[in-house]
Amino acid sequence: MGNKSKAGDSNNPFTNRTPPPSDSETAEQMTKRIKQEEAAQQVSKEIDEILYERKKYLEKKRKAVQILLLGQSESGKSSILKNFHLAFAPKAFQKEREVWRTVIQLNLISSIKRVLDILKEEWEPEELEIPTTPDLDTPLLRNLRRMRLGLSPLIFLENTLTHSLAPELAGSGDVCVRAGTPWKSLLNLRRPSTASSESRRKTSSSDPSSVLVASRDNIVALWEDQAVQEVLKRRELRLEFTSGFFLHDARRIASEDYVPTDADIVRARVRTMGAEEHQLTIEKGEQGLDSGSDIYVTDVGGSRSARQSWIPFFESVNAILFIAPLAFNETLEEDPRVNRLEDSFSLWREICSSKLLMHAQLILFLNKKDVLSATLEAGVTVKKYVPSYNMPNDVLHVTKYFREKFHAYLRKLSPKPRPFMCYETSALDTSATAAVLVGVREIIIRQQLEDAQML
Ligand SMILES: Nc1nc2c(ncn2[C@@H]2O[C@H](COP(=O)(O)OP(=O)(O)OP(=O)(O)O)[C@@H](O)[C@H]2O)c(=O)[nH]1
Ligand SMILES: [Mg+2]
Repeated sequence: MGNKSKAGDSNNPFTNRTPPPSDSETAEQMTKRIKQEEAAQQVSKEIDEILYERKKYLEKKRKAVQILLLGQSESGKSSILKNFHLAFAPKAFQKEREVWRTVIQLNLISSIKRVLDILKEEWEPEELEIPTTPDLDTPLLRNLRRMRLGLSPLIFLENTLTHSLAPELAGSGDVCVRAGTPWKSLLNLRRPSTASSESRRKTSSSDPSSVLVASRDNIVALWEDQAVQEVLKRRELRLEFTSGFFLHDARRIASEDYVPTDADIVRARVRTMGAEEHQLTIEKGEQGLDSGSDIYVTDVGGSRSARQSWIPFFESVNAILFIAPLAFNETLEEDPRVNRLEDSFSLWREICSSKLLMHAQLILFLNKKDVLSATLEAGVTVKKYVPSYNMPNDVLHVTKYFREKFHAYLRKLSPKPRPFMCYETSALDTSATAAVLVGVREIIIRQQLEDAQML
């Protein structure tokens, strides 16, 4: 601090704005001037503090592990993010349990809505909406109307809640949130018992719990109804494989004292729109790691229309976790003509060949290993979807085949040689995923150190 600024110093913007006092200044003018100077100094000090904090934040971030999660929609990016929280900062994550409770309740209601819509299509198609002949008023139809009536308060509540989260996206069937909006506080519906009666009243009107509890028998009856199951089977709709499916657990979730387990939270489905950066501070005692250090994870929306918004994050990223689900027999929700795995390959090719990303570490997660197992066990053959596949139809060979395809693209398309790092994961298996994430963090840190030494 060698150069002390003088009044009128032409390099000092602050003093430039405050002209020196004139000789004829009155006492009143002087008091006013001093007050103005003090106020201006206060503003200047606050700006300095903000700049200092920002510099500190950028410096800390530069040294920290920074990860960008990429992959198609429903590949499991947000689920891997939850695994990061559970592995490195579980105590902070506990505080969000209430939020996930509401998401899970909304997921359950979405599935109920879906079943009711399917039944309406099946038993009450458009042209028969008002039965004109008595024989159309079958026991099935009467049952459906009774169930719909019984569950109508739930559907109303779901509409209200999803609307409050993202009005432009409500009605899409998913719980959608826009990154950067305070969606977590909107869903944190249970307030402490010390809350005012007014806020408790508000809570009960938007909290699905009591309506769910009151509808529990109706929900269970709907899901266990033999005629309902037959319709789903005939239409080959395996709802249990859809995102955010909780109907098997309706009895447990629609209870007064329901608290979500870690597994429930990872299974909960929220569609990400936009991009969201999460700062995690490693907690003491977690995985024997250096507590207090930070991990920054950016989660993005993966649907085709959202991919344009990834590009601004490419410039500063040092590690990308690319999530590809092992879903060889599924198509994209936004374009049912496109096979999911084909879409993952084409995205991976773009990421591998990008010059902007040539210095970033690429780590591939072949996710939804459990879904692959269940699909193969159900007798679905890979060859039907991938004609070039000529190996046994088991998890080991199928995984090896896809892994090698990803590896070959990386080798062929990377602007400069880079290692192939690939892990098979099931984001629902939180302890196995935690072990993978600890290893991934170490790899990134090691690479960062090597890069720093080369500079
Ligand atoms: N069975 C199974 N389900 C998974 C796995 N990983 C994720 N899921 C489920 O798949 C659904 C979609 O996962 P998300 O993490 O929301 O997907 P995303 O990639 O963030 O999707 P967008 O936000 O739309 O881009 C969720 O309901 C998850 O619980 C897995 O390994 N196995
Ligand atoms: Mg997501």
